[in-house]
Amino acid sequence: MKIKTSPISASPRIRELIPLLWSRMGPGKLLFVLALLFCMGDIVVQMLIPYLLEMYFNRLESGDLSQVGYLLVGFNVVLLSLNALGILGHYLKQNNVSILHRNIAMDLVDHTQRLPLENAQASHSADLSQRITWDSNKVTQLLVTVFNNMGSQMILLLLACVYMLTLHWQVALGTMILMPLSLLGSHLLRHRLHRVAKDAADQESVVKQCQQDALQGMEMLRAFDAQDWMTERFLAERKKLNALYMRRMWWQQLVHGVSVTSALFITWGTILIVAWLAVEGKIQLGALMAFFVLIWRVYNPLLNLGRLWGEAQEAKGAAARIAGIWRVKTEPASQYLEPTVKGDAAGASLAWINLAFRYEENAGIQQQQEQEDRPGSSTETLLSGFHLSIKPAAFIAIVGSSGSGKSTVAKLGAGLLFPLQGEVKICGESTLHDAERARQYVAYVPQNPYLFAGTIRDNLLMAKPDASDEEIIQAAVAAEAHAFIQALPDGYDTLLKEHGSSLSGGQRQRLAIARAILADRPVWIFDEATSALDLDTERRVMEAVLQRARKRGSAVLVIAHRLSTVQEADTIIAMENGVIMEKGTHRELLLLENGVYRRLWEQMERSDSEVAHSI
Ligand SMILES: Nc1ncnc2c1ncn2[C@@H]1O[C@H](COP(=O)(O)OP(=O)(O)OP(=O)(O)O)[C@@H](O)[C@H]1O
Repeated sequence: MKIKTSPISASPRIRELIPLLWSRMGPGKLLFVLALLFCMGDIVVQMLIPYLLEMYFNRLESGDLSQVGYLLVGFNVVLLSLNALGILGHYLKQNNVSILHRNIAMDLVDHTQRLPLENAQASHSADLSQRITWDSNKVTQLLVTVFNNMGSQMILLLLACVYMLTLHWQVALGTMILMPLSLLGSHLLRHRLHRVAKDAADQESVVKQCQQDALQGMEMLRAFDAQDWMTERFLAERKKLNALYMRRMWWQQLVHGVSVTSALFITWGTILIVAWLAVEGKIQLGALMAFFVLIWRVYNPLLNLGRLWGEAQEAKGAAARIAGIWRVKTEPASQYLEPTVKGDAAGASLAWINLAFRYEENAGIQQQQEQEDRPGSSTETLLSGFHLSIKPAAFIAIVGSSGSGKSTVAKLGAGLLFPLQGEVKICGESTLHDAERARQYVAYVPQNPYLFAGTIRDNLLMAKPDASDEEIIQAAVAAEAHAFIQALPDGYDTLLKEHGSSLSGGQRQRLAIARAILADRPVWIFDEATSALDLDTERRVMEAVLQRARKRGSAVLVIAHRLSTVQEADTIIAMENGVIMEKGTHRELLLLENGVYRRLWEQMERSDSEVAHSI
């Protein structure tokens, strides 16, 4: 069994992040290094300036200005060449950073798609999207911050220090010792800044969730006249975010202020000492001028390094949020299995073998992250010792009151959830062994199927990308969808609005059934898949599905509240509180006194007759 594990610790440090980013850059590493070198041309310019000044003023002092003109021309030529290289460097750097960001985002999207459904669905999609786009970008920029920005500032600092040492080593040494000390205070404050920055990033996610709910829940909000309720919720979260922004800004200013004040104090002190040395005749005029420039070449990089270190800390916060995704283990997968047989040892197409299952209380990414060091809490066990198998070509139905666990059984059978104990075998393939492979044998249709952005054809082809037009039409005809699709202005090429909102609930369900028919898998699971269809259409769709299934030997599992849907099933299972209470045909179950099925049937008949009387 191969489970993709996390490549990152919960609170990654910068020294852990750099190799991780580097390994994901792809083949452009050499170009990136070259780009950084090109971008560092600015350092040469910055160091040439004090050199030229020193030379100019020394010659001025000695009255010899020959060759100064050549020097200035030479300087400008170097400047122009380095600028050109700099432009090329920035282009190459940006290109590589974009590739790196794309790779990381792709890795995260891929990982998210392979997370156990329980974890992925328990997290808000806005939070996941914030982590995948915004946080991954911040982390990607870390490579530029460290190698380009911090790297160039360090080199500049180092060169300036060496230059100053050649001019007057005692003053240079004093400056070199005092300057870093001046940053100590601000460094101590940075931890607070880091914490506030992380809180702000988490709150940004909450605000995004609110925004997304306001947009996606628009219909419900209007139906309940609850726009004001939503606006107030949004406002409350936004106020919290603003407060965090203000706190972050305050800490940033404080950290910056402390650094600037102490560094300036030392800078001006050094300038005074050097000026005094010049007055005393202990250093030349050129050296004084060079010192004046060089001291800023120490001051600025040191301040910049402080600021950049702060940015790197913020990137660490973003990395922790990304780590939240990466650290949740993906579904079991293995590429090295023997070709599978179609059926388990007992010849079943689908089998739940003595399994136990319960939902985790805090399955979301955020909660998982917060609970990492604490034992997770779980809800009550929903299924225990659950055992059921479906033979090829059999039609099995599950009925039961709401919350009895029918959909959970269906999702376990479709390989979307994983048992705590026992196992689920789809055509002999255990979902615990290789979920992706096991799922290839299942066509699953939920009550509210998801339709993707694109045309109706795209949505059908998703199930079988190489299907011919004829196959598509056959599947749509069987699902009673062909007629309404043809009536649309662009037929199968009609573009669907978001989530297929331009279609009725029944039309969406028929499209999803057509998709399942097109996939033509050995196991079909319909979870309330026809609940929005009228009785006649439902009967015709189910007849077509069963006819195909019998011809192909496919097993069919149907979950339905409307008992007329399942009356013809070979076996009906009645469930209550996660337990199989009864098993048999429609006739057999109706004979059971006080039986679950009989009770449900009588309820249905009662409500039907009440409706008939009221008309
Ligand atoms: N993702 C989840 N996280 C936690 N608990 C869940 C989750 N999904 C379902 N449950 C709980 O599991 C129990 C069984 O739910 P399930 O959806 O399987 O029932 P059902 O019989 O299909 O109900 P219905 O007929 O209303 O669809 C319920 O108590 C439900 O609250």
